[in-house]
Amino acid sequence: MSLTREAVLAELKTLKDPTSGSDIVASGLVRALNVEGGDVRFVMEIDPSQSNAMQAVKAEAEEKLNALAGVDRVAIVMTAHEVKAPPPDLQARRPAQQQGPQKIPGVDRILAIASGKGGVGKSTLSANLAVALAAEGRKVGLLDADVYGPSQPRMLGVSGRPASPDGKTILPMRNHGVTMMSIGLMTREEEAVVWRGPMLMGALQQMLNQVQWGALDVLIVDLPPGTGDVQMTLAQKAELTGAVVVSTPQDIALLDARKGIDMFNKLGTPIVGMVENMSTHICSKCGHEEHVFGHGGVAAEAEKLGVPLLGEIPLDIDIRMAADGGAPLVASKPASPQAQAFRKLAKTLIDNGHA
Ligand SMILES: Nc1ncnc2c1ncn2[C@@H]1O[C@H](COP(=O)(O)OP(=O)(O)OP(=O)(O)O)[C@@H](O)[C@H]1O
Repeated sequence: MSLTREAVLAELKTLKDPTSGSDIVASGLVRALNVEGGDVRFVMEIDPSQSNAMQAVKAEAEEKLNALAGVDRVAIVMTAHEVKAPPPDLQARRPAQQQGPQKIPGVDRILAIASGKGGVGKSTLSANLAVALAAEGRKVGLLDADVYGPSQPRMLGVSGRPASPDGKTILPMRNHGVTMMSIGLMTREEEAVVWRGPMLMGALQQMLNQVQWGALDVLIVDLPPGTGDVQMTLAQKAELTGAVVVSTPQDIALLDARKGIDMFNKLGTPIVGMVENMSTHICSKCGHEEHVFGHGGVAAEAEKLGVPLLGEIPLDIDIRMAADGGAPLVASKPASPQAQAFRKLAKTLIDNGHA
């Protein structure tokens, strides 16, 4: 059985942080966890005054992980940080006073990745697209605004709580060449996030404005599915370059995609185009091509709606496994034809000036 990120996290959760008394995952001591094959790597960010106690935690973590089935190598890097103020409490803040769409300083473009229906692969596409744009030399940020099911920490292999040295701004995380921030990093992993409208809007605004994104060519925003508060808030508060709408070729997904496009039209957000995900399936054993959800439905819909079809991504087991393993396929198998489908999409967006 291959080693999973969950198995590593479960093992790390058995270790106690001597400073906070909670386990080392919950306390945010474990950062940038990366599990690739049998290799386990992570950073322990410690307060320098605790270094003796933390050496013992590190040694215990190495011993436990090395005893775990499937582990070949363990690399734990300890970095010291200054004692810092706790991250701002996103849930307690009130939204800022009403303002029109704003630019984020240093961020040239903001692309929203949207879908009408859940589970069509919007987060998988966002992660792979971000890595593909970075591979083209673009400075890329990824904001996971999927408040109901944030999945970018898992997909990009990032964990731990983001630091806030001054208690006002939040330092984003970085992996696979992508600067990222997720609402999932501000809440405990197993915690169900129940947001009320005003809190949610306040949190989204903080993620846009208080995260130190730095200079970016493009910020990708992974939205929750549907046409709710987050979409509205984003379109009203941030000056969006446009929205990319992801759909499978299934009729029901297309129907919902149409509602999504309609909402963006009403909000005045340009539609950059549509992407067909799970477009066609090529059997990994026999090479037979099947259209599990039909094929070409999104192309026909895009034509009907007068928006460009930006790309077609196949349904492929490697895409799913790579996303679950914390290294999107574009990073883990860059030469594969599936990764090339994402690279092609990235090039199209760059060529048309949207990324
Ligand atoms: N092209 C693909 N080939 C194979 N599996 C895929 C593909 N795209 C997405 N998946 C898988 O489908 C599932 C749903 O994908 P994902 O979480 O990206 O969808 P989503 O639209 O962001 O969902 P949500 O509604 O939770 O926001 C995941 O398990 C993902 O790995």
